[in-house]
Amino acid sequence: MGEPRVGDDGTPEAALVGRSLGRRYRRRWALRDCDFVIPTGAVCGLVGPNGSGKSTLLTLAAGLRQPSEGELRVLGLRPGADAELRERTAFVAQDKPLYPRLTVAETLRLGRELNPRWDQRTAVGIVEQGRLPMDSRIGELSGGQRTRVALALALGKRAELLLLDEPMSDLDPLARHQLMGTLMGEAAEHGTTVVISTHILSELDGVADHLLLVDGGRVRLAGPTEEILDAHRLLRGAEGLPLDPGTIVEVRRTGRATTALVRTNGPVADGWQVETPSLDELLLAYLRSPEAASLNTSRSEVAA
Ligand SMILES: Nc1ncnc2c1ncn2[C@@H]1O[C@H](COP(=O)(O)OP(=O)(O)OP(=O)(O)O)[C@@H](O)[C@H]1O
Repeated sequence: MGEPRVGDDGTPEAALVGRSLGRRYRRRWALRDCDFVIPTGAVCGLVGPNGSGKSTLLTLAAGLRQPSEGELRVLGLRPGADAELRERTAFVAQDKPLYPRLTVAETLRLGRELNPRWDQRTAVGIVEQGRLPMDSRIGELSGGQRTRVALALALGKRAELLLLDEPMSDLDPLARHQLMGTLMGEAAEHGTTVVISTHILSELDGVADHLLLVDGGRVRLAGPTEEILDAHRLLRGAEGLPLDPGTIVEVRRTGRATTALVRTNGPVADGWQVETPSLDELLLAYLRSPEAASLNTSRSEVAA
């Protein structure tokens, strides 16, 4: 991760700030009462079940939709209202809209013409890594190949903030691994803030230094990954061992063994084998337990 920029008072500058943010489609709320802060330079994993509001949040941040209530600030500005933000952010939508009749080369040329900070070497490198012929038309590419071109455009733009909506979902495992590496390398080199939604939780391991878990349009987990992991323990033990009910996120019983995810970093009853959960274990436990209390450490992290 790049070093977060700091304000005059030494606190990290925020890339995204949501305050009581809500968005409704007709009468149904897709997001409601969302408070979160994502600092500049963070790589934030945006996770949640289907229909939980991830794409809605990203399209709000990209300025393609407006909040129905509350406020969203992106790099200190209001998306949609401030034209300058369009240059400073890049959005890769889930359906990766590109012009089907243009060739790959023409698509990159358009990127160069539209973006003053265009980085041709990075964009071409991403396309060549996938062995895409420059003269292929976009409409004749496979879904995964189009994704590669969309990511080449986004990274070529040299934006300060990348908003990526399930960018890796149709890539083969090698392409996913390569492109994630390229993405993280570029982000680290330039201090880019990345907000990346995914259903592949393992994709975030060792990559996402911040987390935003939304469920039913509400924020359930938000804050630095290390801090969130460190606030939990995974307990394994025999059935019947005591648990403080106030700390339980999830309890699972398999045969005579019990596994529990608890929100504590203090002492637990004797007999439990105590571990810090992996990111996968933590996120899955929260996704399986919609009634577990939310944890938001992001609000106090930066001066918003
Ligand atoms: N254009 C729209 N019109 C009406 N309702 C919408 C629209 N877009 C999204 N919704 C609703 O808003 C809610 C959140 O949808 P959203 O696409 O943000 O979820 P998501 O977390 O990105 O889901 P997925 O993981 O399936 O991509 C859903 O209930 C969805 O039906």
